[in-house]
Amino acid sequence: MKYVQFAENRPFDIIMLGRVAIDFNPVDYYKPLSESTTFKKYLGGSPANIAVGMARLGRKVGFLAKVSKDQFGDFVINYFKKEGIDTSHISYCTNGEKLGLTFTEILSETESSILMYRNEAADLQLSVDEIEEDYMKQAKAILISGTALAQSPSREAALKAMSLAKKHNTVIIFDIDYRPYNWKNADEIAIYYSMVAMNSDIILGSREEFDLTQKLIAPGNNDKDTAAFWHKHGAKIVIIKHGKEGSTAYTNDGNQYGIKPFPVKLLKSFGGGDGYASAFLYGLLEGWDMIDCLEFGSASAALLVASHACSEDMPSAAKIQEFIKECKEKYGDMIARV
Ligand SMILES: Nc1ncnc2c1ncn2[C@@H]1O[C@H](COP(=O)(O)OP(=O)(O)O)[C@@H](O)[C@H]1O
Ligand SMILES: O=C(O)C[C@@H](O)[C@H](O)C(=O)COP(=O)(O)O
Repeated sequence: MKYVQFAENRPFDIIMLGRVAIDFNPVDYYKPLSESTTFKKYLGGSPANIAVGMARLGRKVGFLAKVSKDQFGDFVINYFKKEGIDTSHISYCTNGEKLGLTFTEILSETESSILMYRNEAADLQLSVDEIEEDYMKQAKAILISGTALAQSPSREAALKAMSLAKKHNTVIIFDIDYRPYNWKNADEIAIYYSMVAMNSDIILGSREEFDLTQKLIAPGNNDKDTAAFWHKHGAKIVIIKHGKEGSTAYTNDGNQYGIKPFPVKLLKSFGGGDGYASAFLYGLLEGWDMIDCLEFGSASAALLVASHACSEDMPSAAKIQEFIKECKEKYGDMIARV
C-alpha cells in the first residue's frame, strides 16, 4: 500500500530546510559536560544529519540553509559536498551570524543532554528571497525541520517553501524537531507548528512534540486521537516516536504499524531520530511496505544510538540490512511488530 505518491523524474529525491550546525561530542564521556575536556567535532543539526543519512543511502539530496561566513561554515559546506549533497542553495550569512553549536553531554548509557549555543544562529537568517521556485520544483519531497519556524526570517522562508511544495505536488514532510532554544513561548510554537502540520503529508515527532503542536487546537495526548486529528487535516502518515519504547506509524486508511526498537548496546540516547527519519524516508522512496520502512528506520536509529556520532556514523543500506539480519538470527522474532 502506497500512502504518498512521489512525483517521478525530478532531480532531487528530497530538499531539506533547516539548520546545519556542528556537534561537539565528548570523547571522555559518561561524565558531566562540565568535566569533559576532549570533544570530537561532527557536522550536526537534525536536518543536516538526516541529509547525510539519505545521501549515504544513495538518495539525491538538496538543502536550503544559511551558514556562518567562517571556518565552521566552510567545514559544513565541504562536508556536504563530500557526501554528494547539493550545496547550490546554501549561502553564507553577511552580518556575522554564527553556526549553531551543540555540546552534548553523555552522562551515562541512558542519560544524555545537549547544550545548544544558538545566539544569532546563522540558520535562522534563511530568507524568502533564497527560496527559489525553480529549485523547489526539482524535488520529489521537502522536509521542513520545526526549529526553522522559531524565528523570522527563517519562519517565512519555511512557509514559502511549504506553499511552493503544495503548488508543485511535492510531498511535504514535517519533522517537528522541537528544541526550546530560540522560541519565545508555547503559543508561538503551537501556531507555527500546527500551520505546517496542517499542510504536511508526513509528520514525525515524539509525544511531547505533538502535544506542543496541537496545544491550541486539539488537546489530549492519546496517540490514536492525535493521528486521527492530523489525518483529518490531510496527513497521510503520522509517526509518533517513543524513544526506547519504539514507534508507531498511523496511516490515513485507519491502519497502524508499530515497531519495537532493535536491541543494541546504547552509547548515547540522542541521534536515533535522525537515523530513523533518513532510513524510513529512504524506504518510502523505494516504495516499500510501511512496516518495512519502519523496520529500516528503527534499525538505523538503533545503530545511531550505539555510535559516538550522528552524521559521521550514518549507515549504508547494506549495513542496516546486515544489522537487521543479525538481529533476526540472534533474537528470532525479537523485533515484535505490534
Ligand atoms: N535505547 C534505544 N535502543 C534502541 N533504539 C532506540 C533507543 N532509543 C531510541 N531508539 C530508536 O530511535 C528512535 C527515535 O528515538 P526518539 O528518542 O524517539 O527520537 P529523537 O531521537 O528524535 O528524540 C526510536 O523510535 C527508536 O527506534
Ligand atoms: O539537532 C541538533 O542541532 C543536534 C543534533 O546534531 C544532535 O546530534 C542531536 O541532538 C540529534 O537529535 P535526535 O536525532 O533528534 O535525537
